[in-house]
Amino acid sequence: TIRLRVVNPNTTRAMTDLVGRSARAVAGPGVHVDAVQPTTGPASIESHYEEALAAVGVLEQVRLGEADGVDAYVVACFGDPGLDAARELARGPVLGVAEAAFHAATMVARRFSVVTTLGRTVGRAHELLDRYGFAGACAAVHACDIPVLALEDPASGALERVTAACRAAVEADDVDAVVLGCAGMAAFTDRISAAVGVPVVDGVAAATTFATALVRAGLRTSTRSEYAPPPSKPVAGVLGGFAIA
Ligand SMILES: NC(=O)NC1=NC(=O)NC1=O
Repeated sequence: TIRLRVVNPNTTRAMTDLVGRSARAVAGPGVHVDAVQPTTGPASIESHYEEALAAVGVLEQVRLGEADGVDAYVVACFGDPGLDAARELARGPVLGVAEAAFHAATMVARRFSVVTTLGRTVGRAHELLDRYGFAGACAAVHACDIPVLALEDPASGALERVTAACRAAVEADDVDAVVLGCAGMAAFTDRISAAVGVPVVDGVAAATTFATALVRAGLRTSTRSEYAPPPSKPVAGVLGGFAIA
């Protein structure tokens, strides 16, 4: 059995449960999914400040996973917080949901657009598109201006508003797929795809699919240079527990 740990980097249990369901929906037999969240950190991540705080929580959960024999990890937040640092700690593959979603979108469509939460997170999405090499395939990143924690609130009309933003993106950008720019939108995926008539990519499902595929292919994070374990060094103060022995 492949042991997959899906890390919700924020501390909202409802979102941890949501990403766990989304991963289990595609994981299939032979894959055990653990959905976890940090013991400390922001309730949601929609700013650079919250992303920096959440990265520590991702590392906390990856350290625990390594002690537990976890085979692969998904960082289930669209900013992919702590992804590179997590790769220095993990034996197996670590995938971010933005990274995986971009790859999946280009496997089913020539070009895609992203629909994300707050406008202030659009720049981060562009950074990740550049980092992963998909800037040329992504026509635009649109914000629907719904706060992350409002996505789960039926009164927010989030499904309708995200659907409308996806439909508008397909028409305005002339793209053939849409990437949902927040793990909190995962439950909307099938309904939006049916309504808009194009593949809609949920990064949690994509990352789960690719992470387990990598494990089956015998591929693990390289330890030669950039992702080698961090050097041993004192760590002062409240983060002292993170010191590498
Ligand atoms: N673009 C986003 O707002 N992403 C996210 N914030 C969270 O707290 N989880 C996400 O997926």
